[in-house]
Amino acid sequence: MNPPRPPRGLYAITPDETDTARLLHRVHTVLAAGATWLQYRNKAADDALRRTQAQELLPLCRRHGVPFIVNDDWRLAATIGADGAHLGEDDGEIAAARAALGRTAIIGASCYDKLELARRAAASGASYVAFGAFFPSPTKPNARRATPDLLRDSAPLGLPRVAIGGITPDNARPLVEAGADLLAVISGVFDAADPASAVRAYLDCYTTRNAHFPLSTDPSSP
Ligand SMILES: Cc1ncc(COP(=O)(O)OP(=O)(O)O)c(N)n1
Ligand SMILES: Cc1ncsc1CCOP(=O)(O)O
Ligand SMILES: [Mg+2]
Repeated sequence: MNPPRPPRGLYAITPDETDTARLLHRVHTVLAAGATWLQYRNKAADDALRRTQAQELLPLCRRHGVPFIVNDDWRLAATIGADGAHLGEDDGEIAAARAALGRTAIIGASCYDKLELARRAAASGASYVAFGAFFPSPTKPNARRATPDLLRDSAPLGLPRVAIGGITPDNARPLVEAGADLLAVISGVFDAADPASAVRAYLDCYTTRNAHFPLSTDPSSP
């Protein structure tokens, strides 16, 4: 039997929104438009607010059938019963998160610009590997920069590959073609004039065949 296909689509990540009602409203719009996964990330909130917001976002994600992943804090993810946690280099051990969250939890690992980090994350039990920033990121201007080769070269690991950093519907296609299963996006979705349309534009990168060719020169069209 073939292994299950990895998820493909938009991995929406929340902005630093401290107004919880507004956060829920903004996220609802994005989930209703078809976002594939949601990560709760809020660098502007204290522990209490992050717990409140995560606890309120979880049932919203459940209603939309969208996996809910907590950034940075696997203990919070375990406490509220989230679907997983995303860990960067300063966010603790993957093995500890796996032990606490269980075999089926989604545990993501930031691998920045290094294939070796992805190999180690896979060996430690990560569920997916994330590379980036691929483009200048308005959210994290000093993020290390990665190249699409990393997406191609990490295919043999057999884990879903996530691309992050400055991704817009206009620059995403080369990343998808290089093997990005999920496009992780904050500003391109949440700062868009029309976030629902932005979600659909990212998803189109996975469904529109050869959309990067102008129709008249598409070599595969009949
Ligand atoms: C999907 C995804 N990829 C990378 C990151 C970045 O994680 P990290 O390096 O820990 O940086 P912060 O997000 O904590 O600023 C992510 N959150 N999600
Ligand atoms: C958390 C993170 N890690 C690398 S870039 C980035 C921010 C992504 O946000 P944006 O999609 O607005 O560039
Ligand atoms: Mg982190």
